[in-house]
Amino acid sequence: MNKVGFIGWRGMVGSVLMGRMHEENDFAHIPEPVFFSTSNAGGKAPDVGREVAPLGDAFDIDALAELDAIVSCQGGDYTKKVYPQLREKGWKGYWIDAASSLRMEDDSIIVLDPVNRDVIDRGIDAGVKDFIGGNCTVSLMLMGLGGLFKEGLVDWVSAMTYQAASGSGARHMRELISQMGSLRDCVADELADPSSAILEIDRKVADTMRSGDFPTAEFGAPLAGSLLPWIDTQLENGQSREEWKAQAEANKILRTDTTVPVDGTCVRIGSMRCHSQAFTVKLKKDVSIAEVEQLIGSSNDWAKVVPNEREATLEQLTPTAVTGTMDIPVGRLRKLNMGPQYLSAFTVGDQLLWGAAEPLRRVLLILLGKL
Ligand SMILES: NC(=O)C1=CN([C@@H]2O[C@H](COP(=O)(O)OP(=O)(O)OC[C@H]3O[C@@H](n4cnc5c(N)ncnc54)[C@H](OP(=O)(O)O)[C@@H]3O)[C@@H](O)[C@H]2O)C=CC1
Ligand SMILES: N[C@@H](CC(=O)OP(=O)(O)O)C(=O)O
Repeated sequence: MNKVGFIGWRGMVGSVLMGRMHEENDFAHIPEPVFFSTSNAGGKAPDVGREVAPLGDAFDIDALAELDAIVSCQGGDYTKKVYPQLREKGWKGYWIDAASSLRMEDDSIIVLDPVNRDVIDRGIDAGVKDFIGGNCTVSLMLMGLGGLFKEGLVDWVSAMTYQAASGSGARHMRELISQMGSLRDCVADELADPSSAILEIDRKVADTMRSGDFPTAEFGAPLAGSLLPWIDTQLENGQSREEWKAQAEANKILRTDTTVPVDGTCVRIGSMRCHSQAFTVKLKKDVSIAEVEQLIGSSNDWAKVVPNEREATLEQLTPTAVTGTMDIPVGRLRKLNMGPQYLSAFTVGDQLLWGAAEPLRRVLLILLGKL
């Protein structure tokens, strides 16, 4: 593979991807990286440590068709517009994408190599050309619980999510902080006075959240000091699309013969870029917690078992501890009152790293023969 094109490299997911590729010196393996823009063709390409061409036009199908592989973090609308034109033109290169548009297509593979390297390798041998990153909550669930799935121990999973603002994009992250600032500002005087009445502070905060001035243009509702129990669009069966993805994508990633049911409620909370999830796992048999811990901790290099103890949990199993790191801590492991086959677990993961950028850079390395 010689020419690899990058589209969407300056967006939020794309910037995290570029950061990881720099950290791991990935560009050393790419003979000719080529950068594109939907808004600034002819502009300066990012620094990759050597001379590269100015930015190409991301809608120039002829230029894209000269590439051996394309990595897109530009979004679903771009994929829907450009990908069909390229394939219709007879382009046979690899398409690597963060967007969901092609995920459930029969001839695409959802990539998460620590969990489905066998599926990826078989796909490459069979001539698959489309390698798509999974939904962040699904990828983070499988990075954490992959060891249990691999052993065929999972009868079903209910995942209750606590998803970060970043999953909606950069403007939402900014709005969350603005909302937090507004709440603090509306009671600044009362906070400075230790004798002020807490119920008065609470009333002012609630009034501010409900007022027309509160910044909600992006989320459509207050998130700071609150939560939003609906993510993505509404489906006819009562699920949100985010909830629908859990079973559909997890089973496709794992290539299960029989569908493992996965369902739950997806909730947006006021964390910045880490998604958390609380799982109820119905195991196929009674497996000891020690064995569960061993299976989870040894399933990949990033899943880390956190002892089910208060101090360790508050120190290691929070978005604050995990943000910006590759770690996938899994804790709160215990059997539920429902019986010895019912396991409780909690995990946290950076949704821009393992949830978005990392599986893409790794499949590119796999295709380059470097991983
Ligand atoms: N956010 C997430 O958590 C996840 C996102 N994804 C997928 O990745 C896609 C991209 O998401 P995300 O990275 O959040 O999108 P961004 O909005 O951050 O970036 C998308 C594009 O917007 C353009 N852009 C316009 N203004 C700016 C600016 N001020 N700074 C940076 N870029 C700007 C850039 O294109 P140009 O340079 O051509 O102008 C950029 O590539 C999503 O649509 C989704 O399909 C997948 C998994 C998770
Ligand atoms: N929907 C996810 C982020 C995302 O981009 O998901 P997907 O890649 O499946 O569209 C969230 O809001 O947290």
